[in-house]
Amino acid sequence: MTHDALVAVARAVFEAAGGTPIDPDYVLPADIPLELSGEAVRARLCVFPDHRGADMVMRPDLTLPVAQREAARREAGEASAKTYTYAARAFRQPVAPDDQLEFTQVGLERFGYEAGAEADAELFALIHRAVEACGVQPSGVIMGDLAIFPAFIDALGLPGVTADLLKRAFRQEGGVRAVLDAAARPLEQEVAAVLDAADPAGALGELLLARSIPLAGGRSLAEIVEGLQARRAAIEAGGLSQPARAVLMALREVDCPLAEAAGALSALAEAHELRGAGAAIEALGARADAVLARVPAAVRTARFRTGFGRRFTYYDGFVFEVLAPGLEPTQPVATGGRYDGLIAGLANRRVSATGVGGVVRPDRMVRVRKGVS
Ligand SMILES: N[C@@H](Cc1c[nH]c[nH+]1)C(=O)O
Repeated sequence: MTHDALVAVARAVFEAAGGTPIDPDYVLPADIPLELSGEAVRARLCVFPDHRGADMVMRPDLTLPVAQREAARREAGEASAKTYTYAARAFRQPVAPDDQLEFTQVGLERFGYEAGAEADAELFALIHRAVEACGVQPSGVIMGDLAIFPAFIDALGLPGVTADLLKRAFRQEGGVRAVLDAAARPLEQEVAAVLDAADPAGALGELLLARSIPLAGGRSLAEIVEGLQARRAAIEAGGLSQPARAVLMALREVDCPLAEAAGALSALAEAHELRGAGAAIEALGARADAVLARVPAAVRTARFRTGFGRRFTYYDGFVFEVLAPGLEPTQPVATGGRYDGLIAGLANRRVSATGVGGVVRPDRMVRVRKGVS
């Protein structure tokens, strides 16, 4: 099958699920995509100045512009639940030489339906069905749940600044490790002096220049200063106790078959007497059961990783990626997840609605079908 034939097959699966076709704006003001992309995607955004000098971005995915349309619809007084489907172009700098900068995502977004295990499993099953309908047998499925780490942090009863620092760090690759390392030693004197300067961002810029350290990861000086300030506050609040460190290290390492995830996390919580994480673990267990009931093949392919899921920071619950034979782990053929806070965030809290969705990548599936690596 050609690329366009796969697009049509996937699209038919989603349209049969009751989605309204949509093709939102291609070009967006850069601020919101920059804020909502994890570091990995942020570095791959296609940003350019428009005729007035304002930073614009080619849409890096469809979730964001579709959610913006939905937020506007709700602000105009419409409150009904709604499903959208699309077969539309998105733009990102390629992760691998065989990927294209411009590619088609065929996907589905659902707003305003009851959130829970069944809704997550139903969405995942649809995406999985679309992959199979395209003639691709997934070689692996990685699942995460962005509610688990914060639930453990809350259960640990850490000081507020430390808890916030860790939750933010979790959103960055290697962030928790860095906080754990950093919390054990005081801030360097020069760094402390930067934070005490009248213009900390300016002082940081000078320090980096003096030490020939380039700005990496797409974070601004102001954001780095904010992180350092939070780190200092956390150190002043007493750092991290040895038992708390042990829990977080063990939590980061949970990587097991989906069916075993809730059991592994419960055992960890019990070993450290953390009762507060129970509700989040139960929700994960219920979702795992619902997913495995709807997609029996996932018993063999699906794994759960606590640390998984930082491509976009709009996700706040279930997240997944579907992998296929011959492609790199950085090249999933399908991705998706839950983002219940996105509509409220885009609408400045004037309206809110649950959200969940996913996409398939026909360009990559064509290569899998050809057996090309
Ligand atoms: N927009 C996400 C996939 C997704 C759709 N809906 C929710 N998640 C991506 O490009 O990876």
